[in-house]
Amino acid sequence: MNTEQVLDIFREAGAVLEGHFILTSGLRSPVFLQKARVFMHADKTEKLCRALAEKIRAEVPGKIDYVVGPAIGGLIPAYETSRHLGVPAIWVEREGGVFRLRRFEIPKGARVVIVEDIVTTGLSIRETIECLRELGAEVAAAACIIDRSAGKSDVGVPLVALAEYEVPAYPADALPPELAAIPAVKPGSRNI
Ligand SMILES: O=P(O)(O)OC[C@H]1O[C@H](OP(=O)(O)OP(=O)(O)O)[C@H](O)[C@@H]1O
Ligand SMILES: O=C(O)c1cc(=O)[nH]c(=O)[nH]1
Ligand SMILES: [Mg+2]
Repeated sequence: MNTEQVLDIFREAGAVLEGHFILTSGLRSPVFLQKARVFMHADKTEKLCRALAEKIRAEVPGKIDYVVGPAIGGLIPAYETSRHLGVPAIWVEREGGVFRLRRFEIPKGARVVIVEDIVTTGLSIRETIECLRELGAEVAAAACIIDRSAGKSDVGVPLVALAEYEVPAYPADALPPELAAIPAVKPGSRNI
C-alpha cells in the first residue's frame, strides 16, 4: 500500500481536518489527521494494519514477542496489527502524564515493536521506549500508519511508516498570520 492509498482511506473517512490545531508536541498545524474517524471502520483499519504488519515483517528481523500501542491513538492500530503478526498486543497509558504499562507484565528481555497511529515529532514514541526500557524490554522497532515528518523525526529505533506525508507544523510563537487568525483546538488526549 502506498502513501496515496493510505491518504485516500483517510480522506474517504473524513479524517483529514483543516483549521488550527494544537498538537501533542505543542506545535501548531493547519492540518490534523483525525485517525479515530478511520479506526471507527473495521474494514479500513484492517486494510491499513494488514499492510503495516507486512511491512514490519519485511523490515524488522527476528522474533517479536509483543506489539505495544501508546494510548489512546495507538490502541486500535496496535491491536489490529498484532492480529496480523500473530502476537499479543498490550498498551502503555498515561499516569500523571507519564506512560506506564499499568495492566500488564512483560518478561525482561521481551522483544517488542511499538505501533502508533501518527508520528509528528516522535515524542510519544520516545516516551514509550523510555517506559519499556525501564521494564527491561528490548524495543526492536517502532511503526506507524502515517509519519507526518516524512522521515525527519528520530524516534531512537528504526521506524516503519506505512505512509510518509509531510505536513507543516509551527512553534506557537511563530505562526503564519493566516493560522493565527483561526481559534486553536487541541484534539488529542495529552494534557498540555
Ligand atoms: O510524534 P508526536 O509529536 O508525539 O505526535 C504524535 C502523537 O500525537 C497523538 O497522540 P496524542 O497525545 O495527541 O493523543 P491521542 O493518542 O489520544 O490521540 C498521536 O496519537 C501520536 O501519539
Ligand atoms: O502531532 C499530533 O499530535 C497529531 C497530529 C495528527 O495529525 N493527528 C494526531 O492524532 N496527532
Ligand atoms: Mg497518541
